[in-house]
Amino acid sequence: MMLAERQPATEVLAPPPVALDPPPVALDTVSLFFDFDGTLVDLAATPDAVVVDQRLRDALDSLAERYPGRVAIISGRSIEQLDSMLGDHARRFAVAGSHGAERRTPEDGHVAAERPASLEAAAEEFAAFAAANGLVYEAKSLGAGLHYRMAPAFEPDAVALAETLADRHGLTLQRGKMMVELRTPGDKGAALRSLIDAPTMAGTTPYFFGDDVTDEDGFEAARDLGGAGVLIGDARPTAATYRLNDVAALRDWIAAILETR
Ligand SMILES: O=P(O)(O)OC[C@H]1O[C@H](O[C@H]2O[C@H](CO)[C@@H](O)[C@H](O)[C@H]2O)[C@H](O)[C@@H](O)[C@@H]1O
Repeated sequence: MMLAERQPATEVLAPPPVALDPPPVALDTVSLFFDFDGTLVDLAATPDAVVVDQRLRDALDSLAERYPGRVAIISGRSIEQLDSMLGDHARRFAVAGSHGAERRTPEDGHVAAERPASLEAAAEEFAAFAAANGLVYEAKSLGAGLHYRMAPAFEPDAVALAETLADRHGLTLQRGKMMVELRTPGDKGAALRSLIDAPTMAGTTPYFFGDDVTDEDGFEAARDLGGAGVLIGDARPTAATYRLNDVAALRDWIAAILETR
């Protein structure tokens, strides 16, 4: 369990990072925000192949009990997708899905942006491109994903198609890990700023854990609010202050804070 301090985002990162152990969070005043793919669960070959194991379910339940109202998930997945993978475990937390374009909290229930009509035409083109080239099309509540992890050589064509469709249909283009997405506007920083307004999070210091470029807004928001971002994965330019090597390291970190009295 190592929490590694990072250099400012604009500088080239120089190893080795400074190890901080135990984690520098004041556990009685902290709020924890977790990204999903690549953070709570390891990346898999396709969106549906992700494994939510018992250790994660137990950890989420324990976090919900230990930090009631002070833990949230902020994901690029739709809330519908998170529910299907996490079941009742997702309902124990505030959740922001679709890169912040939808939220579910005990106070406000499910609040979502409208699905733009133009998404249908764009989604059809993504699906046709995926079918023709052996890629994976992912239908989402407020977006459409095109995955090329199984055929990375298609990245330039997939991105070019996404750029054309985003321009034509007025959709937001979101790059991701081996994927490109067309979606409604929203960002994880705004989601964090909204979720932390909940009465249960009042006065807390936010820590945002994430791995992907879409998590950078969350890192910045956490830092601006006096907390910090924690990058999961290899060192890279980032707004995160700390870094953990991988999903396993985060799981260990969570286990450690749950053991702390
Ligand atoms: O914000 P997140 O919770 O991290 O979601 C980001 C995207 O994650 C998923 O795609 C990624 O994970 C897949 C499963 O491991 C992997 O196959 C893919 O290559 C990754 O990009 C998800 O499918 C997307 O909808 C999310 O936007």
